[in-house]
Amino acid sequence: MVEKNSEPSAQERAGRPFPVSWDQFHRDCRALTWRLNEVGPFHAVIAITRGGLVPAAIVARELGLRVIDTVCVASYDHDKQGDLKVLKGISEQTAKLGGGTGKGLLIVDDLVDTGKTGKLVRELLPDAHFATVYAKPKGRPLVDTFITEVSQDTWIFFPWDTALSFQPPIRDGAA
Ligand SMILES: O=P(O)(O)OC[C@H]1O[C@H](OP(=O)(O)OP(=O)(O)O)[C@H](O)[C@@H]1O
Ligand code: HPA
Ligand SMILES: [Mg+2]
Repeated sequence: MVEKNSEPSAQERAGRPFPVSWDQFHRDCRALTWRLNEVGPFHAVIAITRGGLVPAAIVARELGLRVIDTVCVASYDHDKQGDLKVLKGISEQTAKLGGGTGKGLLIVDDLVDTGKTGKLVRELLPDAHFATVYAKPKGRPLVDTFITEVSQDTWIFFPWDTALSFQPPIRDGAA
């Protein structure tokens, strides 16, 4: 018999769902860019994959930046966080733009939760500006600019991870 792993996932521990639509996400990214526009100029945008790719595209479009690089990090397997692995760092060319420490570079991710991913990337590029769309309290001190804070027990459902589905009427016992 296959035993079920009884440890709750990060999502189960979080409990409180916070679904975000494409429209809402786009508006939040634009709001983030208004703030970043006061901080820049930046030489390049660095997306923390994969969640940072969508906000990085929107922010880069709004700021008129065309140099976009990635730091590829793997940590959560769906909703369980394992060891962090940097699968790919930034290119030599982008590193040069940031003078080796990331000065003038803009790192973008969708959110900070425990802050583990943000901490790792900050160690790679200590002088870069780190922006996320959403922040939970544990990760918040690592972020320079963000738009919306949600409680630590909230799980954010991003539009690329979800689909529209039928909901039973509240009268019939919907949550
Ligand atoms: O602050 P932390 O606790 O480290 O969590 C935040 C990170 O977790 C998610 O990425 P994930 O590792 O799930 O990969 P993905 O972006 O490829 O979905 C999210 O996109 C952040 O990068
Ligand atoms: O709240 C979250 N939502 C989606 N992915 C995540 N990865 C860490 N925390 C979250
Ligand atoms: Mg991510």
